[in-house]
Amino acid sequence: MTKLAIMGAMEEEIEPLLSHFKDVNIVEFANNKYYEVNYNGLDIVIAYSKIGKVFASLTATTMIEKFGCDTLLFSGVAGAINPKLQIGDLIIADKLCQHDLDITAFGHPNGFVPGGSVFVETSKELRDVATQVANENDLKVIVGTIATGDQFVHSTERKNFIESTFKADALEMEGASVAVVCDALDIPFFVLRAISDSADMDAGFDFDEFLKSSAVNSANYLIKIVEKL
Ligand SMILES: CCCCCCN(CO)Cc1c[nH]c2c(N)ncnc12
Repeated sequence: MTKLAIMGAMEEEIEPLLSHFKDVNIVEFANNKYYEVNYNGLDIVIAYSKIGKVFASLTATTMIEKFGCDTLLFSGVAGAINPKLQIGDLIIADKLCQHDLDITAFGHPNGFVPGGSVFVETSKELRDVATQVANENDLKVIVGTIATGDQFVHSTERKNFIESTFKADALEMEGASVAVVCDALDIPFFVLRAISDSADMDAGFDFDEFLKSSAVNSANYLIKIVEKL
């Protein structure tokens, strides 16, 4: 029986999801709250990790190892790199990388450490469900590469580095760490983001203005995907 983990980084990314469920049981653990619900016979654990790769790794590992989740879906917002991505647009990750992981001093490529890989792929099965839902609901969704790093990117210089180095379509601060955890624990996972800004000098203002509406875009799509699982 599937037990689903639904994760975000910020309360604003999870709140639109939680509002769909009643009878929520709250479990406090490791300085965080885990919300347990049952939806259409599906056991689901929902949490927001707090921002960044470390918090996201802790939450993803906890949802799998402590709560026994066997599938993990991530919903949130991201900065756009691909110019086709406008604010509010949806991107599903087919693979993710860590743009701030750097031991190039030893001749390794950006995003690589021994025993790891530059890119980690998401579940094709979950992506197929998502694209079917997008088609049924006439949703425009891009499938692409998401780059993750422990920094809010707000400069075209850093954005251009990430684009040229990883050919990434969008960027954020948690997805690739969830990918490494799920890959290591052999858990199918899926990362969905809605664009809140363009990771340029206006990113801070755009993020503040569009976080809530973009988080709702992502959450509404994710709920439709959950209903297909
Ligand atoms: C209080 C400020 C919290 C910022 C958290 C942003 N999330 C991180 O996952 C997504 C995101 C949206 N736009 C971004 C950008 N330009 N750079 C990095 N990450 C992002």
